[in-house]
Amino acid sequence: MTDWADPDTLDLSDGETFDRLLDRADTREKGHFFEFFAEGDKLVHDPGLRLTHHGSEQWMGQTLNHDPAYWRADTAQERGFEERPVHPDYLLACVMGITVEDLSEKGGYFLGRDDVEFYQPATAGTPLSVTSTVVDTRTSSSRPKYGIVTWETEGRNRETGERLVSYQRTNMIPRREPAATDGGAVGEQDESDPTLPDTLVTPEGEHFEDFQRALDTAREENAAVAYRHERGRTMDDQLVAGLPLATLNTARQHHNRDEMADSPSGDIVAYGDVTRSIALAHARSDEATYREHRFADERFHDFVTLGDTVYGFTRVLDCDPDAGPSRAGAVTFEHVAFNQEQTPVYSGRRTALIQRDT
Ligand SMILES: CC(C)(COP(=O)(O)OP(=O)(O)OC[C@H]1O[C@@H](n2cnc3c(N)ncnc32)[C@H](O)[C@@H]1OP(=O)(O)O)[C@@H](O)C(=O)NCCC(=O)NCCSC(=O)C[C@H](O)C(=O)O
Repeated sequence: MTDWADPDTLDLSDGETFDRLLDRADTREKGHFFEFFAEGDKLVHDPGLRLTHHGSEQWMGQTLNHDPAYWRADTAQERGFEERPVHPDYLLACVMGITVEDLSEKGGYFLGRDDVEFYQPATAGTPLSVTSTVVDTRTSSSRPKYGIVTWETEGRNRETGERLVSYQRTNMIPRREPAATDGGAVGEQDESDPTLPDTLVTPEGEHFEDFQRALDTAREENAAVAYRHERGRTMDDQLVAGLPLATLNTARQHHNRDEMADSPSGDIVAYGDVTRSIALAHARSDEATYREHRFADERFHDFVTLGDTVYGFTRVLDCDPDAGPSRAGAVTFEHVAFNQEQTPVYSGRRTALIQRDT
């Protein structure tokens, strides 16, 4: 009998032999298909990521997030942080990155996120502990190869148990068995042109009072407070593959061009949290942010691939002078990330505390 454990019985450097062998081998799978998930299931994510200043600074530098409170201890203290925190976009991306192996490594796309709530600033050295619960699963009527899954995820400090952030996230997840239907059940499109405001008002400065004054002006003039940000960021390999991998995000969508060639995007795409963080950075560069508070109704509308440039657009929705400490008021924004063809790729509502002028 042949001893197949003997290294000399098979020459794996011979292309033809190896090719035939590979075709007969089972694949040790990673990630889960749609059918794996059932409402109410709880998943405890294992990867042991510890937040670092290096990771946060790499994230901030690449995404143009330059708020000094996350770069310098003195400014952090002036802004009321006990210790210089890591950036909230990095925290969020790390908490989500850890979940990917269990939830979305199989492919499919990040469609949206809701109810993002930050409970306290996270500092470097914090080890993360992340859990998710399946809140909804359904088949997709328009894409028979995919199902749609929503999870509730919570990130905590593994040492103290303190809750840092939580959110609900929805992804398209490939089905092991594509549905028999041909899909294509697309609802009726409204072809009429939407009404636009007469004018768009731009705040004169970056403080809470500037946003409030702009909103007051707009209310009198059938106008909206809305403006675009000048900066753009072209997606390179560091952004598309490097940053997600640094948060332990193993989604093939960002680093496996071979697998993604035969997918709806046809190529690797940027991690949604990178695209969003760039658009938010553009917006933050035009405001005096005091604290990030919460995000809602985040949606990823279109793919961002290598070579695309991400720009930002902001609409101001509301100002609340009573929410927050005396030195800041709450502003609710709608932010849109768009590409070089002016196609929206991300939109989301953000409530942040903005510093007052005085
Ligand atoms: C993915 C798309 C190409 C799909 O486009 P399209 O076919 O036009 O369909 P819809 O966008 O209308 O949606 C498909 C179905 O999904 C449902 N949907 C859409 N958004 C949501 C949502 N926020 N919550 C719940 N359900 C949602 C629709 O109702 C449709 O359902 P059905 O009619 O039954 O089929 C297109 O959306 C697209 O290109 N999006 C961008 C995706 C993207 O680039 N995301 C970021 C990169 S991927 C990533 O970051 C992965 C991440 O690392 C991770 O692991 O999660």
